[in-house]
This record gives sequence, structure tokens and C-alpha cells, in this order.
Amino acid sequence: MAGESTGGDAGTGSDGETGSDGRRAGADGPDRPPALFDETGEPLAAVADRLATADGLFFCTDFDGTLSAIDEDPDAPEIAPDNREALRELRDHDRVRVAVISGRELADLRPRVGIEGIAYAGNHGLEVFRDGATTVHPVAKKRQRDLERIVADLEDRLADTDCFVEDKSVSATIHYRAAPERAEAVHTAVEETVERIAPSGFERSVGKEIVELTPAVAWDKGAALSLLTAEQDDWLPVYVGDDTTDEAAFRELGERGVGIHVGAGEETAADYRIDNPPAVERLLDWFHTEGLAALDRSSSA
Ligand SMILES: O=P(O)(O)OC[C@H]1O[C@H](O[C@H]2O[C@H](CO)[C@@H](O)[C@H](O)[C@H]2O)[C@H](O)[C@@H](O)[C@@H]1O
Repeated sequence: MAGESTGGDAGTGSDGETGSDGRRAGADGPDRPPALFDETGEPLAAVADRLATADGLFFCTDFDGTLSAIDEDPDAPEIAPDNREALRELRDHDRVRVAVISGRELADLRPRVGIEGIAYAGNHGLEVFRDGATTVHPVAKKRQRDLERIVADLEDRLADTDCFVEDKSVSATIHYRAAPERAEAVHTAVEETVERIAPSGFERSVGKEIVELTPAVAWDKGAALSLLTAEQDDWLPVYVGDDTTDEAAFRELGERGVGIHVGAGEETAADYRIDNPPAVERLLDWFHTEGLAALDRSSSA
């Protein structure tokens, strides 16, 4: 897989240390990075220092559980209006690029975010939209027929339950948030169906009350982040995300960038943590005001 970097101290000035597994042992204990918004203001000052010495900022963010709150209905989440406005203001700075990297398919993600002039990666990076053009991972395209059969089979198996399949064209998400007691049965159904139809063709991962089913290719959100930020290698990449598939992006950043995990207690390879989607609003407010002011100091230095 791409993005197997070791993480490491991102020069944050915190007292966290990085273990042999690349995860950070922060002030709050093993595997929990320090809070970005703490009473000292030091973590934010450290990020501002990094912006003040960077040539530019590449601001990348996940969607569900980050730009929007989690909802039982996957069709319901909307981007918080303040988040949309802050991302637009970041986009309009001449030394900032913005990307949204999500497990949702592009056709769903782009209108849901609703911002022109930024990059999007859908289906965990298997689809990339930038500069007006979309590319889809070729192996993912080849697996579409198998995926259709898997989706049809799972829809039959889950027909009389509150669980359902979100068909995303090159990947699928099987949801059990409305029936958490069926989690194990859903995992078993997915495993049996994949084993029968395309045994080595797909990978399964666990998300927030979901199973993510993706083609078995060496590509993930970390690879998408690397691709999108490659041309701006002197810029500071920042990634914000809340779920398991975001960990590949945090690992990909390593010492080069700043990873911010959204959530209370999960293990993460990110450099900092913030609590929840409302804290993301506060984060974006900081980035488009004080963050940009710090970046502007770098151009006048
Ligand atoms: O990478 P992301 O942007 O975080 O997308 C990951 C998955 O998010 C969605 O599922 C999650 O959010 C739903 C709506 O809040 C919620 O009902 C579900 O339980 C969550 O797991 C989305 O539906 C998936 O397609 C994405 O892969």
C-alpha cells in the first residue's frame, strides 16, 4: 500500500513521541495525540509556525464525520455552511489548494460539498477530479462487473433487514447503523459473498457502523493525497479526518505535514486531535483567518 511512512514528530513542539509502529504517544497517553485546541495555545502556535515557513498550504479534508456530522441516513449529511464558506476562502488564496478526499463516490461527493475550483477524490481515492477532469483507477474499473454481482447478492441477503448496500460504482458500503445488533451477521454475509464471487478481488475494512468493500489494489486515501499534493512539495499539507480509512492519509503525511484526527479516543497516526465536527468548524475558522495570516507572513519574510 502507498503511504506506509513512519509518521514521526512533525516538529510540533509537543511532548509526543513516535513509537516503532509509527503511532504517536502524546501527552494524553499512548496512541492519543495531543489536543490541538488546548489551554496553552501551543499546538496552534506550532501549526502557525509551520505555515509561516511554508511556501503554501494544501488543505485536505475528509467529508463524513468531519465536514458534516454523522447521521443514520447516509443521504442526509450536508456540509456545515460555515465550513463551505471557510473552504471557499482558503481556495481563493493564491498559495492555497483545497481537496476533499472521501469514501463517497465522486458523483455524490461533489454536489454535496458544492465548491468549484477545488480537487475531489471519491471512493477512497479511486476516483480523482481535478482541473476539470476525472480519472478512475483502471483496476477498479475492471472489477465493476464483479462488484455489481456482489452488490446484487448482498441486497438479496439483507432485503428483510434494516441494513443496506450503498452502491458506489467502484466500491460499496454496507450499512448497519440502523441495526447494530446485526453487525456480525453483516460482516459474515459480506465475507461469504466476496469469497464466492471474487475471492481475491476485494478488500473489506470496518468503518463507522459500515463495512467498506473496495477493489484489492495498492491505492488508498494516502496515495490520493500524495498524488494531489505532488506538484506542491514545498507546501505544507494538512489532512483532517475521523475514520479508519483516513489513517492512510495521516501515515502518508509523516513529518511532511500536519494530520488532525476528529474524534474522542481512537488510536490514530495523526499529529493532533480535535473532538468532533463542531470543532472542525472552529478549525476551519482558525485556518482561514489566523492560518492564512501566518502563511502571509512567509511571503513577506
Ligand atoms: O471518507 P468519508 O467522507 O468519511 O466517508 C466514509 C463513509 O461515510 C458515509 O458513511 C458514514 O456516514 C453516514 C452518514 O453520516 C453514516 O450513516 C454511516 O454510518 C457512516 O459510516 C458514507 O455513506 C460512505 O459511503 C463513506 O464511505
